[in-house]
Parts: sequence; C-alpha cells; structure tokens
Amino acid sequence: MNSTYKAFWLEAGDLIVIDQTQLPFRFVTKTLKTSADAALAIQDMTVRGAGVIGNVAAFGVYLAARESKGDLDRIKPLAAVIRGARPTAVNLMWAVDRLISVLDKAPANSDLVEVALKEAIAIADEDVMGTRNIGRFGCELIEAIAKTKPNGEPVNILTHCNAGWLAIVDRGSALAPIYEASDRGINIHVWVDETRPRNQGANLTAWELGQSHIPHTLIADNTGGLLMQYGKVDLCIVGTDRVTRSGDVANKIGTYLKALAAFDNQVPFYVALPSSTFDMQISDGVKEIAIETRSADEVLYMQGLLDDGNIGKVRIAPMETTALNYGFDVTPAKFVTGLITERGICEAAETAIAGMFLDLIP
Ligand SMILES: CSC[C@H]1O[C@H](OP(=O)(O)O)[C@H](O)[C@@H]1O
Repeated sequence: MNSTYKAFWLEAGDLIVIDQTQLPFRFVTKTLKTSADAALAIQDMTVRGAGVIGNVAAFGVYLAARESKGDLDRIKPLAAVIRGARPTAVNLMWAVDRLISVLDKAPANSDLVEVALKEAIAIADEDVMGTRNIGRFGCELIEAIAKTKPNGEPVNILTHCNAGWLAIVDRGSALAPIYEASDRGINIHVWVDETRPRNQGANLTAWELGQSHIPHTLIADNTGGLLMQYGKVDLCIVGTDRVTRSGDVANKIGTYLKALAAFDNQVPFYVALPSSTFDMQISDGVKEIAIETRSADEVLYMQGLLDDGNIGKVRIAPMETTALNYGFDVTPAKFVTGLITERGICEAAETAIAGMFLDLIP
C-alpha cells in the first residue's frame, strides 16, 4: 500500500505534512503523532484544501486508533474532534464518517489500528487516481480552446485560491487539467488570483505552477472581471469544498464574484471536484452550506517575507478597525458551466448529477 503522497507521507507510523502556512518561502514539515495534532493542523490551516483536509482527517482517525490502542469507544470522541475542525469542506466529515463506518463494521478482534490505516491509505489512493481522471477530462476543454487560438497563442485560464496537489493529492482538482495540458505540450497561461485574505493563490498556486514551470501571472482578486471584459480569459477552472445535489458550489470567498463576471462575459466557468466533495444531503447551497468564519486578524494582517528574511505579518488597517472574515461563498449552479469530475464532465444540475452519481444519492 502506497503511503507517500506529494502533500503528506507516513514515516514510522506518524503522518508528516507539508506546513502550507510557510510556503512559498519555507519548505518545512510537521509531524502529526496524535489525533489532536491532526485536528489542529486542519483548524490552523497547516494543511488545507478539501481533499487533503479529508486525507489528514482520515489519518487522524488512524492516529486516534493508535493512541486508543484500538478501543472504538475512545476512538469515536477523538474522531468527533477532528470532524469539527472546520465546517465547510465536506470531505472532512465524509472521511471521518467513512473511517468510523469501516471501524464499526470490522469483524470482532480486528486490529482497528491497521483497519483505520488501511482505509486512510485507500482514500488517498482513490484521490490520486481521481485527480488523474479530472486532469484528463478537464484537459479536453483546454485542448478544444487551444485549437481556436490563432498563431499558437496560449489558452488563458483563470483560477482562484489553490486547488492543486497541495489541496488534493497528487494532481489537484482545478490544477489537474492544467498539469495535464502542460504535460501534453499545450500552450497555456494561468491567471492566478492572489486570494485574499490567506493568499492561497499567491502563496500556493503560484508556487506549485512555478515548480512545474507553467507560465502564470499573479493578479489581485478584483482584476479577473476586467481581464474577462478584455477577452483575456478563455476559461475559468476552480476547485470546491462542497457541491450540493443541485450543483450549487461552495468555494473560497470570491469565487461567486468571479462566476458572475464569467457569466456576464460568456467565459466558460468550470468547477473541478472528486465525487467525495458532493453533499447529496442538501440542495440549496446558499441556505444550507455552513460558511466558515475565521479570525479577523487574517484580514487585518498580511503575512509575507520580511526584509530580514524572516516570515512575518504586517497590519494593513488602522488599529481601531475591525474585520469580517468569511472563508467561503456559494456559487449557484446557474453560473457554473460544468463540473469536471473523476467520472467525466457533468452539467451542474440535479438530473445530470443524479445520472452520473446515482450510487451517491441517499
Ligand atoms: C479543492 S480543495 C481546494 C479548495 O479549498 C480551499 O479552501 P481552504 O484553502 O480554506 O482549505 C479553496 O476553497 C479551494 O478551492
């Protein structure tokens, strides 16, 4: 069983994760030894991104089993703490619930530590396969646009936040088609939204694309609409943290505004996701998806590399100013051109989703 992925890996039974709060300036890791370590790493965004959140949650249940010596009555409350670490990405709850279900069904006298470890690895391996397929299906969209570009001009793709391999192992979701297109030699360029307030675009997506030598330009979050009006965006691809059975999409704050601009400018707006990000229990995303609010300091301060070479924060608002920090928003399905999944591209509509994912409908 594979136990090494780009964003995390097992070492001597502990989970090693890249500390994403230190990228792009420091490549450092953290060793998660306990379920509490896993819960904290999710809550403080050491690890983030729906898929990786789900993976770390799953391995966190394995760590809970290890520290509980396989006692299910002790594992369950520890797993509940992990499950409550962040409210929006459904992969977190899905992964914990899947682990607990497998542990509940394990035959008597099973080694629940091994059972949990095996299931957590299975989830990560499924994600790796899924992101490869998302990349292949999404690349078809890029390829079709490339054929219309004169003189081999690049296909200009806009993305928001980070939905690369730091978010879903090992090819990401929104970035998977971009990696696939690059591998196939298609001429592409990526507009990278900086993605205030945590700057996942500037810190993580720009870093990932740079590591893969994919041409990209960082832009302020509010620039995308103008670029679309100028005809400089051929395609938008974003990730997601939860998609309802009717196709409403929760994603990083600012996604909805990008979708509105795309709709107004007839720019295709696609959302890439593994099917573990569907929440078939709900239909109306605006009314039913819990939107995380985080510390006001994430808005009031900006983190970056200081002149002395250390990573630090600077305040960007008056001391007496307060801030409101919603982490996500919901894009209604009517603004979504399509959903790029591991099973194919699906219309963001209840009938189409049910048709492709009937097995996931409760
Ligand atoms: C497809 S997972 C990436 C997804 O997660 C990000 O949120 P966060 O960085 O707060 O975990 C953002 O919504 C991305 O689209």
